[in-house]
Amino acid sequence: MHGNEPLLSIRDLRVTAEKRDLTLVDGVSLDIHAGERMALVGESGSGKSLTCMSVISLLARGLRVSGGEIAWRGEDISRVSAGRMRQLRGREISMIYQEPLTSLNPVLSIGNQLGEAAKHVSASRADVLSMLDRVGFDRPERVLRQRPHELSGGMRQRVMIAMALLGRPRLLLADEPTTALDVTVQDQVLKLIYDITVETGTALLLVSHDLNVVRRIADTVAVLYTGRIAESGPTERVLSEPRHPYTDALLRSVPSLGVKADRLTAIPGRVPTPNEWTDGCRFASRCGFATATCVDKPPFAEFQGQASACWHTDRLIESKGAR
Ligand SMILES: Nc1ncnc2c1ncn2[C@@H]1O[C@H](COP(=O)(O)OP(=O)(O)OP(=O)(O)O)[C@@H](O)[C@H]1O
Repeated sequence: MHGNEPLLSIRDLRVTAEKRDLTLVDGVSLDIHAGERMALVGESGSGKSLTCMSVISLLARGLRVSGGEIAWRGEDISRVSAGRMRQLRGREISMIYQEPLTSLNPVLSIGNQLGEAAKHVSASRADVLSMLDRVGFDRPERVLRQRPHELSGGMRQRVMIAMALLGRPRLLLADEPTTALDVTVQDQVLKLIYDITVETGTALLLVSHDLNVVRRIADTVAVLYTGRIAESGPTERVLSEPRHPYTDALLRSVPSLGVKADRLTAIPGRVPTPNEWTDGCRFASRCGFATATCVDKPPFAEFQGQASACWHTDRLIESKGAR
């Protein structure tokens, strides 16, 4: 479906909080090809945001990429200079965030801010207007004069999408882009992100905890747990035939993915915090399939493009047959 050479190739990414020498992302590997839409899912704290932030060199102070490689079209950008990253940002890789208000300056007009962004990527005023039209503004000229607080949350996120795509980047990173929006608006903004990335052939790395959204939008999915990938592969396969008990448990904890509301099961226990992480399987304490073997780190096993790190995939599949 996609070309062979990935746009983005992350290998064994490690992110560490320096002061406490705490590993927060612990060996994440993934590839995104041109035009591919990939979702990162997993419970809070699994390292989804940090993985995204690493790609665009926006880790918070005190955090650093302490291992692995992030190759962008063959160039290692994991420790790239600020100057080089500025060249890439907007033109090659763009990002939209949960809360557009934090990325927009409240005292400047939208026109002012889009103008700055346009300058950075050498886009014209006509490009800005046509992009605003594309993201759903009936009167683009008018929105240019407005300030962020005069717009609704959904409209602000549309502005951010326009800004992110002005430079026609090859990859859009979207970290829970609709979390801060009203439920009714969430769907519209997600549909816009989907349509516009399909139209322009922009690859997407979408952080989400909503499996229903992932199923609608993403070609491929990587399920993160405690800083590691538990399972990854084509969305349809991973979500219909999970090969990791964590994915299976996640699926059984959300409504309307073939599970009736009265059969939902919360995942028992809680996610271990980074200072509790062991080298072995970190899901073992919550997993119905765990045995003594799970104290050893489970290797990745691949099956028809689906990779999972579990010692007991066979038993999981057997149990599903019996269910
Ligand atoms: N600046 C920081 N300093 C120390 N620890 C941090 C920092 N930022 C994040 N962490 C920790 O790193 C881990 C991964 O965080 P991350 O934000 O990537 O998770 P996430 O999967 O995106 O979760 P969420 O869905 O809550 O956004 C968490 O345990 C978090 O507490």
